[in-house]
Amino acid sequence: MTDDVARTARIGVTGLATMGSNLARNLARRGYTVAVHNRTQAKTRELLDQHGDEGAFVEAATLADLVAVLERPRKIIVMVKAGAGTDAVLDELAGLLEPGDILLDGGNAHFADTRRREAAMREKGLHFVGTGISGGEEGALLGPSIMPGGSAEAYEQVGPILESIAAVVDGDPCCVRLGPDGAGHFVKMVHNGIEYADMQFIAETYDLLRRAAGREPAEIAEVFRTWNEGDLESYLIEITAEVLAHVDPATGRPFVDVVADRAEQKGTGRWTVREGLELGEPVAGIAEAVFARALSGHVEQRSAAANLPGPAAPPKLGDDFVDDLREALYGAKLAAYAQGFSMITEAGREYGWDIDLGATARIWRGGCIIRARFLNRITDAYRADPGLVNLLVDEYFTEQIGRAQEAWRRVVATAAAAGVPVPGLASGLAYYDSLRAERLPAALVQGQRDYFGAHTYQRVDRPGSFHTRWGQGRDEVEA
Ligand SMILES: NC(=O)C1=CN([C@@H]2O[C@H](COP(=O)(O)OP(=O)(O)OC[C@H]3O[C@@H](n4cnc5c(N)ncnc54)[C@H](OP(=O)(O)O)[C@@H]3O)[C@@H](O)[C@H]2O)C=CC1
Ligand SMILES: O=C(CO)[C@H](O)[C@H](O)COP(=O)(O)O
Repeated sequence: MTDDVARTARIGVTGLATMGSNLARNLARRGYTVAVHNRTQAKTRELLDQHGDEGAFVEAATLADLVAVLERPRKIIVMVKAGAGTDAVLDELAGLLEPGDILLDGGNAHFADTRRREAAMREKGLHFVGTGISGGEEGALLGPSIMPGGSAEAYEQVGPILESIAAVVDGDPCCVRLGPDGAGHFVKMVHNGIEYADMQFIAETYDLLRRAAGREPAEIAEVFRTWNEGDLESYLIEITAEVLAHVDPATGRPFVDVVADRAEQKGTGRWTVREGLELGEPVAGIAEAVFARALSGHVEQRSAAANLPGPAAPPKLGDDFVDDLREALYGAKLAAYAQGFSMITEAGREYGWDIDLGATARIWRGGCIIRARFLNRITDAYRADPGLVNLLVDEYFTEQIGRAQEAWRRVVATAAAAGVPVPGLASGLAYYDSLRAERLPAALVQGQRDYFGAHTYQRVDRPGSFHTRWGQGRDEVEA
C-alpha cells in the first residue's frame, strides 16, 4: 500500500458474500470510498473485476490492511457468517483497532451475542453497533431496511451513512437507531419471525386453493396477483405469485411441483420462538411456522403416516371461498404482527430498551422481506398511541380484524373438514379469540395446579393468594 491510498476509505466492509458485496457496491454507488476485504481474497478480486467501476473501492488483502486504509474513527461493517465466523473476525479486528473506532455487525447475530460483544468492545474503548439488515441480495444493493442497535454516540457517526444507503419510503429512510446493544438484532430477529409466520400463512392459503379448491399453480398465481392490489399488498405476496407462475424448464411442470416439500431454516425463527417462551410472549403464529418447517422435514414419519385416514366427505369449495381466504390470510397476518410487536415491547422492559414501535414499523415499510402496505397503518397506530397495549385494539385494526374474522372462521372450519392442515391460520384465530375472551379456562388450570401441587391461586373477589386443602375437607386458606 502506498501513502496515497493510506486512510482514504470512509468505511470498510469485510465479508463479501451475497450481502457484503452488495452492501459494499451500494456504499460505493452512494459516493463513499469503500475498503473491501474477504477472508478468501479471490472474492474481493471478483467483486472489483465485476463492479470496480461502480465507485471508489480500496482492496484490502488482510484485516490489518483494511484497518490501515480507513479514516479515523474507523468504521467497519462485518458481514460474515453469523456465529463463530463473526467472533473470529471481531476478535482479530479488536486487536487492530483503536479506542473510538466503530464496528458494525450486519449479520443475523443472536441479540444475546450482540449484547456480549458490545460489552466486550466497550471495555476496549470500541463502539459496537449490532445492525440487523434485511432485504436479501437486491435490498443490500438497492436499499435494505437497516435496524441498528448501539450507543447514540456511535450512531451519530455511522447513522448518516446507513440512512443514505437504506431504502426510502415517502421520503423517510428505512433505518433508525432502535436502542442500545442488542436492540437492533432483537428487532431483526422478530422481523424474521414475522417473516416465517407470513410465509407459512401464505403457504397454507396456497395449499387450500390447490388441494381443497382444486386450482392449478398458474391460477393461484393470478389470485395472489389480485390480492397484491389490496390490503395484502406486500413483497411476499408479490414473490409468491412469481414463484407459482414459474414453470420448470427441465420438465415443463409447475416449479412448485418439482421442489422437495421440506422447508429449511437457518434459525432466526426458532430464536424468536425460544425468546418468546423466555419472555412469556404468546408468539404462536411464529411457533406454528417453525414447527411446520420442522414437520415438513420428518420424511420418514410422513411416509409412514401417508395412509392414515382423512375426511370421508371433504367439502367442495366455490369461488366465494377465495374471498374468505383473503380475509383469513389478512386476519392471521394482523395477529402475527400483534404478537411480534408485543414481544418487542416486553423485551424492551426486560432488557431496558425503549424501542419506538412506530419507528420499527416505519423502517419495515421498505427494503425488507416483510415490507407491506399495511405497515403504514401500524406506524400510524403506534404514533397515535405509543403505549398501545396490543396492535389489535387500535381502532383501525379492530375494525379490520373484525371484518375478517367471520370469513377466517369459515376457512379454519373448512380446512379441518377438508383435512388440509392450517396450523398458522388456526393458531392466529385462537390467539384472537383468546385475547378477546371475557374469561379464559386458565382459571381451571389454576385449580388443577392447586389440587395436585398446592401451587395456590388468586381470587376474582379479593386480593391475596389462596390454597384449597383438597384432601382435607376442601377448606380454603390464605397462602
Ligand atoms: N443472504 C441473505 O439473504 C441474508 C443474510 N443475512 C446475514 O448476513 C450475513 C452474511 O450473509 P451472506 O452474505 O449470505 O453470507 P454467508 O452467511 O454465507 O457467509 C459467508 C461469508 O462469511 C465469511 N466467513 C465465514 N466464516 C468466516 C470466518 N471464520 N472468518 C472470516 N470470514 C468468514 C465468508 O468468507 P469466505 O468467502 O472466505 O468463505 C463469506 O464472506 C450472515 O450473518 C447472514 O445471516 C442477513 C440478511 C439476509
Ligand atoms: O434474514 C433474512 C431476511 O431478512 C434471511 O433471508 C433469512 O435468514 C432467511 O431465513 P431462513 O433461511 O431461516 O428461512
